[in-house]
Order: sequence, then C-alpha cells, then structure tokens
Amino acid sequence: MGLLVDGKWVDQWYDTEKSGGKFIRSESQFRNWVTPDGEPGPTGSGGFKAESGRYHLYVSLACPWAHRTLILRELKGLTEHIGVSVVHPDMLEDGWVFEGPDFGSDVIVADDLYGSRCYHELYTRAQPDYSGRVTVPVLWDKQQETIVSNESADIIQMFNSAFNELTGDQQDFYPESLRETIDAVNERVYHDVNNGVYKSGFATTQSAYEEAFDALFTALDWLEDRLSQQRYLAGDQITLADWRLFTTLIRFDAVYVGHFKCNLKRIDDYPNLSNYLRELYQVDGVEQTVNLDHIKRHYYFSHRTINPHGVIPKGPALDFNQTHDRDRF
Ligand SMILES: N[C@@H](CCC(=O)N[C@@H](CS)C(=O)NCC(=O)O)C(=O)O
Repeated sequence: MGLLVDGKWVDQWYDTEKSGGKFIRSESQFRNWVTPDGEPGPTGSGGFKAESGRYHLYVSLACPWAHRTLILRELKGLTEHIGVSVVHPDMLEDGWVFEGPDFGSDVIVADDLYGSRCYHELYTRAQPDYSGRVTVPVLWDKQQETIVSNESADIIQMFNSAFNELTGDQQDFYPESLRETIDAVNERVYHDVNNGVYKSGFATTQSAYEEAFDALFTALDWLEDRLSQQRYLAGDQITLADWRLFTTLIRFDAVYVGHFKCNLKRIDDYPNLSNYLRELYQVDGVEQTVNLDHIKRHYYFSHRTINPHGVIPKGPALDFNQTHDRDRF
C-alpha cells in the first residue's frame, strides 16, 4: 500500500495523524470526459471522442468504486466496445499489481495493454511526475495513451450517455427530471455510506470511529425508510443513485460488518434494504460483476494494519438469488 511522489513509488499506509484519527479520501486528479463528439466535458480537456475499442477500463473486482463502472458497462451494452483489465485482489507493498498467489478464483489477472507488473506504472505512463494515490478504476485512452478519468462517479455518467450513438442503447440512469433528487441522495450516500464504511474501518481513534459509525447507521435507517415507501432511491425507476448504493450494500455483510466494525446491524436485518439489494443483484448483467472471492480476499488479506495475519473468514452464507418482494410497488 502506498502512493506516487513525483513519479516514485513510496510504500506507506494512510496518514490519519494530522486529522485526529479520521480517514480522509483524496480527490481524484484525472477528470477528463469522453463525449459523443470529443468536445470537452464538465471538467478537464477535450479530445476524447466516444469510439469503439478506443478505451480500456482498469478495475479491481474488490473495489466498490470500480464496481460501479463495471455495472454501467454491462447495463449500457458497452462490453464489446470497452475492454477490461483486472488487478489481483492483494494490495500490499507495491499497491495494486497484476500478479499474485492463486486463491481459488478463475478470473484472469493481467494488464492486457502493456503487460505491466505494477498498476502504478500506468499512472506514470500517463504522467511521469504524478504525485498522489494510485486508485482503481481508471478509464484509459489507448489512442493518446493516457488516463481519461480516475473518478468513478464521472466514468459512470460517461457510460450512461456518451456512447449511446454507438450502442443504440438509450436507457437513461441519470434522467434530467430526476437529477436533483439523485444528486441529493448521492451526496448523503457518498459521505455516510459508500465512504462511511471506510471512515469507520480506517479510523484510528475511538471518537473518529464512533462518529462514522453513527452517521452510517443513521443513513441506513433513512434509506430503509425511503425504500419502504418507494421501489428505488429516486422513485419508480432505477438510477445511478441505486447503483452507487448497491456496491456498498453487496459488500456489507461479508466484509464491512466484521472487518470495518460496522456491526450495529447487517443488511440482512433490514427488510427493505435486503429485498432491494436482491432485486438489484438479479437485474440482468449484474450478477457477473459481483465477485465475493476477490472482495473478501482483498479487504481481509490486504489491510494488514486492521487484520495483521490476513486470515479470511469463511462465512457468512449469502444468497442474493433468493426471491425478493420489491414488485409489491
Ligand atoms: N474517488 C475514487 C476512489 C477510488 C478508490 O479509492 N479506490 C480504491 C480501491 S477500493 C483504491 O484504489 N485505493 C488505493 C489507494 O488508496 O492507494 C473513485 O471513486 O473512483
């Protein structure tokens, strides 16, 4: 685990000393957008036109942020247009790498474009003097050999609409009329739930942990209540808000309850959240993006400050294919 400083890899864990034990997530630095015509998007520079085969996605199957991009790639019919490379789930002294011990998963781990060993080589290929965290996901442009974006929230918006002409898929998970609601839900879900579990798990003081824990379970109660009144977070259609929550919920009982000490309740204890989770899991294309072997292996084996011996729990038994009751709406 580490980061790049002026293009050189430095092995160090998150520094929580200056923030009173709190984990503070850094901002993503590559913020360009793929657009239908190559015009600049809301941030960054232009020159990234939507084209088949031009872009490549680098992910970890363990990572909830990368997971969002894989889901949108499936749902928007982009699998033939955008390739994917998967890192090994063990993230140790060299950060994410493309090699590692077998642990019972048959997913191929490799950098399909450059055959790199370390994932940070991709960042220095894009920017030789890069300083900052080396995170997944990355949307890579094979033509300019650079990173278009390393911000999953932006990548899922690009996938939602930039390639529509190419794929003919007009489904809209971020419709104009619901944007205000979606953005408001996202804001709370991001801080208290998606990032909230990390703030709880990576806290190094009791008070920082308890603050994150309380905000997380207050937000889960709010979501449970919302989902007792409507089928999805923004109303009666699935939107980006749902997919952004989904990737945290699917990891919750297997990892966050134990490893990140988010143990007031399990998702299974919330009737609406658990049925909603199963419904989203059963949407066509989603199940194949979920890999619980990579998920459990990554968190329990890589976070040695939290779990020094890297022992991975065998349970819990989970079955997201059980029937759900969400068609009651
Ligand atoms: N804001 C980024 C966050 C991505 C992120 O933090 N990914 C984690 C994996 S779950 C990572 O690669 N961490 C490596 C590190 O922080 O050094 C996004 O949503 O794309």
